[in-house]
This record gives sequence, C-alpha cells and structure tokens, in this order.
Amino acid sequence: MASPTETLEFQAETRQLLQLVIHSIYSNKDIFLRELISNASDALDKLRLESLTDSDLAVDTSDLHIMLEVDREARTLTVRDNGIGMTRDDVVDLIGTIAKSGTASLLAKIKEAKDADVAQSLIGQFGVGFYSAFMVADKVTLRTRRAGTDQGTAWESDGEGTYTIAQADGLPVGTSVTLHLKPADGEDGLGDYLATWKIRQIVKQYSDFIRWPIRMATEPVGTDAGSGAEDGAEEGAEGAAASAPETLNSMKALWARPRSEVTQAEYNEFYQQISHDWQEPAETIHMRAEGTFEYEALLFIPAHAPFDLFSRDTKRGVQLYVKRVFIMDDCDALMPNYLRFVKGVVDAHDLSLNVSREILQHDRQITAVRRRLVKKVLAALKDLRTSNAEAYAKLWEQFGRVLKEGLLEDRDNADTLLELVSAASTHDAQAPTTLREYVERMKDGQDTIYYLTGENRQMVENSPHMEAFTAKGYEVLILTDPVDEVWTDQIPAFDGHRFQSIAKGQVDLDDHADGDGSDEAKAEKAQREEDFAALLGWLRSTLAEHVKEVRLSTRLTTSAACLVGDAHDLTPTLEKMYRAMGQELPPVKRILELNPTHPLVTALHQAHKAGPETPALTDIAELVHGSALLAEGGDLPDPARFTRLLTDRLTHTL
Ligand SMILES: Nc1ncnc2c1ncn2[C@@H]1O[C@H](COP(=O)(O)OP(=O)(O)OP(=O)(O)O)[C@@H](O)[C@H]1O
Repeated sequence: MASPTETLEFQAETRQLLQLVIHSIYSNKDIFLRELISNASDALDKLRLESLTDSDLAVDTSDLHIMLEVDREARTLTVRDNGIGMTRDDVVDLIGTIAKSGTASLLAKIKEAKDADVAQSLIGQFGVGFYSAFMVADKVTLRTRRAGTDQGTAWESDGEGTYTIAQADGLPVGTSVTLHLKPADGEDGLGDYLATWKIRQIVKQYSDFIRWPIRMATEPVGTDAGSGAEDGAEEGAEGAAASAPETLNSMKALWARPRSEVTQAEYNEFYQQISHDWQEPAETIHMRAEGTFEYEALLFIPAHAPFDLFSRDTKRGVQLYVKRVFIMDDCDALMPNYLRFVKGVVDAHDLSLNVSREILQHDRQITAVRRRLVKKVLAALKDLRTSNAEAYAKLWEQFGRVLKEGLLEDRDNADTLLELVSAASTHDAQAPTTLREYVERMKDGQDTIYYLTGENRQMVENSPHMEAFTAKGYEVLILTDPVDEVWTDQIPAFDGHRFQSIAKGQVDLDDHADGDGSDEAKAEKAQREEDFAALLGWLRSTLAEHVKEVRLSTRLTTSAACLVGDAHDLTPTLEKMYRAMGQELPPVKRILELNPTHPLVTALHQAHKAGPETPALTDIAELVHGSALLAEGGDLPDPARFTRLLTDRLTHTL
C-alpha cells in the first residue's frame, strides 16, 4: 500500500541555493540539460560498476541508456535513465540537502557578490547540478527506484521552500526527471526546450561524447521542420507518428580509449569534427595522466594555420571536459597563447562541472596540467623535426612566428623553443637552419651567433652590415618576422652562445683567431683612426641632428657607409613597431660608420683636409648619411631635401 505523500522542507542552504538558481545566476540556461544528462550518465556508470562487483544484484545492464521525452501538450521534458536509481533516503539526503562543507559561507559570499560573473564563478565551486532544472522549470518531478529494491519514490517541488515525497509503485529501475517547463523566453536565455532541434543542439554541444546513448523519439524525417534552425520553427505536424528513438550523441570519447585501440583515421575524423578543418592534423598527441589528478588529453597540431592566427581575438583551441561532459571551448587556462593553434580536448576527472575560467586560471592542478601539455606539444614538435625535417619545415612555416612568441611568453621553455627555431641564413639560400646546426658550423674562435633583422630576406642580404661577414665567411641568420626583433632583444644566448646583431655595437671580426689580429694590423688601425680624427669630429657636429656618433667601420668592404646601433638600442623596425602601437619614444639616434677604404670616403677626407669650410662638404655629409639609411631599407627624414642635394651634386659632375 502506498504511503501518504509527505511534505518536507529543504535544508536552509538548499533553499538559498535554489533561490539563486531560480533568480538566475547563469545567463546560459541550456546547461540544465547537460547537468541532468551528466547525473544520468553517472548513474549508469554506477549501476554498471555495481553489477560487475555485486553478483547478487539482479538487473539487466544490456541496454543502459538515457532517454529524452518531450510532451508538447503537457509542456514537459523528461530525462530518463535506467541507472542505479535512489532509495527514498537517498532522495531526501542527496536532493533535499547540500552535503558539501563550507556551503553556508560560500552562499553568503555569493549573495554579497554584486557582480554576476563573480557570483557565477563562486557558485561554480560547488556546482548546482540537479537544481539547475529549476532555471527552466517551475515544477520538477523525480521518480526513481534503486537497483536491488522494489520500492519506488516520487519527489516533486516547485523549488520554493518545500518538496513532497511519496512512495511510487511500478517504477522501473532508474530515475526519471520531469521538467514542467517555463515558457520560452529568449531575452531571459530560456530556449524552447520542447523543440527537437534545440535538444539536439544542446546534446551535440555539451554531451556528444557521453559514452552512453542519449536517445530521443524524433519525428520521421521530413517533418522535423525546425531541425537545426536557429529561429526554432516548430516541429512537424501535431501527432506525427514517432519513429524509433534516435541516438543524438556520437558517444565517441576517443580520448578515453586506449591509444592502441584508436586508429589514425578515427583520430583524424575526430580532429576534423572539433576543428572544422577539412585537412588532417600534422600531429596527434594522446595522453592519460593517472594519480591525484586524473585526466586524458587528446591534442592535435593542425597542418595549416587558421586565417585568423594573428587576429586579436583568436581563440585557443582546447576544449575542457569533465568526465565526458563538455564544459568549455577555448580553455585558455590549459594552453598558453603561443600554442593557440593547438586543438583538442582535455577531460579532467576531478573538477566541478560548473568550474569557471576564473577558477581554472588559479587552480594549481590545472597549472600543472598545462605545464605538462605544453611540454608534450613541444616534445612532439621536436620529435617531428628529428624524424621528418621536411614535414617540420612545412609546419614551421605555418606556426614558427607564433612559436617564437613563446620565447617572450614562456621563459621556462625558452631553451626548448630555441631548439625548435628554424631561420633563414646566409649559409644556404634555400634551406633554413636550426640554431644547433648554426653552432656546429661556427668558425674556430667564434662564440657568438650573428643575425640581422629586417623586413625581408633581400633587404637583409643586401644590407651593408653584411659585407664584412660575407667577405670573411661568417654565417649570419636572416630574421624577418616582426617578433624576431623582440625576442632577439630579450633572449641572451643559445646554449651559451650570445646572440649578436650585426647592425649593433662594435663588430671586430679581426679579433677572431682566423682574422687578421696581428700587432701590425692593430698599429695600422690606430694610425688610421688618428688620420681620420678631424673628419670624424667635423661629421659628428655636422650630422649631430641625425646621428650620435661617427666612426670608422670594420664591417664594410664595398659600401661607403652604414648605420648601426649600440648594443642595447632599439632597432629601427622595433622603434617603428612601438610607435605604431602608440608608444611615445624619444628619437633613437644611431651611429654612422664609414668605410675608410672607399673612394668616396677617402675623397671626402682629402677635401676636408684641404678646406674644412667648403660649403659643398656639408651636402656630401648629408648624402652619405641618407644613402646609408636607404641601403638598409630605412626611411629618409626628408626625401625631398635628399633628392635636391643629390640632383645638385649630379649636375656638378656633368
Ligand atoms: N539520475 C540520477 N540517478 C541517480 N542518482 C542521481 C541522479 N541524479 C542525481 N542523483 C544523485 O543526487 C546527487 C546530487 O546531484 P547533483 O546533480 O545535485 O550533484 P552532483 O552530481 O553530485 O554534483 P555536480 O553536479 O556538481 O557534479 C548525485 O550525486 C547523485 O547521487
């Protein structure tokens, strides 16, 4: 005989939580279905486990599944599972109370939080689970029977202060949760949860990888007019004959399967589904971590960069799941910005379903996961470089620029990233080099890695700074990505070898063992300095507006002059970049270096000796400076003036 219906009060904290839920902490109400499906999935897991461990439990586990049922007339949506179920006491304990410690103080904090985002992230710390049903329903009925018992229980509440509980006969093992839906209200984020397309969409988005089938009796093909449509046109004709239930989720939690059981074709298909890429990934990384914080990760390195890789709001490609339940896209806590092109899934086992981005950012375990994932991705890239140089070169072409951002962002992995760097070099016009290869080719006595930055290869190769290096056979890296300007400025060395821009500081190739570093050469040099002292002094004052120093050069063989910076000066490109970003900078003056053996310089030297006051000399000084600027691809401060001076000079020579 059925016992009478009892009306019980919710525990005080539960009541408060329900109020918060009903008065909407979540702007996204769709997640209620995710929560209920997740509970159902847990219940199926539990039943299967129990049937395996308890041979006395007489239940049929041959068709464990979740069923979604819609009754349009009654405006109800039911989530039914044939899982473990609950006893009456379970229902009172689990549904009527919140057993989690610290609930009261957390609730107080949530109420104090003025900001909805803060409230949402706080509540994410324990999750609303079942109660989220009250976001979309004004009444919820739960019917359940625990496996191994005969007695069913019916529970019902409108989410206010009380609930009713009664014995219910004839229930199957498992649980059904029936939501008496509030009217759809787009403004309040309430979707039409009676519409097949809407349910299908939510399941696809949040629960596709639940490993139990999620079924729904959908209309026969052709009558589901609203299928997939955002505007949610109502489904087919009233009373259309229901077809066999359709399984809405793909159930392919590939990441949860052992690597040995998954084919590359399956990985590729999965990659394409999550990335919307039509090509195959370049690399697949599948890992599982056991121990205190368990998770599975399935990551992919795409073969091609997305078009928006450098746009300001490119999203990161890693999704977070908690026990097969989709939690969020673009999980920035799991992947650093410079690996934003990596796609995939991380399924963590011990997180709340309502974990927020904020919480993830500060979670020590998540930080540890991220560190490990980064190491895995970098290791995969390194392996590829050793195993397939050609494929690696292609990948570097796509993602090299972004990976180099890592040199600035992720100092912990700077050494590994430097190992990955691939750069054009004067050694081979066709093939890029690694830093390791560069170092192996260094001349005896050379301890620095020479490089030159610039806008493009041709400009860098033809720059006057290259002359002595080319003449003396020193290899120079040709760095033409904007980010190169920055990282070379901040990363001091690779494997103990300093990076040295050949456009900066004093370059004294003669000091190297194979150079001409004899005493004789030194004496000759000192003599030359003395000879030119007067000219250099005069040029310093004449060009004071443009340069901070004028000196003799050891880097030039064919050009008359070039401009260089001090070791810590900004390069002209970097200066331009900072200005473009709106930064105010004092003008960066550079150093003019003259080639003492060039006929123009020797002639100027003679002319200055003969008549230091000759007015034409000033024009020539300006032209020498302007030509040096042009030769490195720089911008003349006053092109019209330069052209006029040049035209005058040319006229005089004819
Ligand atoms: N469909 C169900 N079948 C069996 N037990 C259920 C079902 N739904 C809920 N329960 C029980 O009720 C408990 C409370 O559910 P609720 O969704 O509020 O929180 P949770 O699932 O434990 O936590 P969270 O949702 O944050 O992961 C569950 O732990 C489970 O024991």
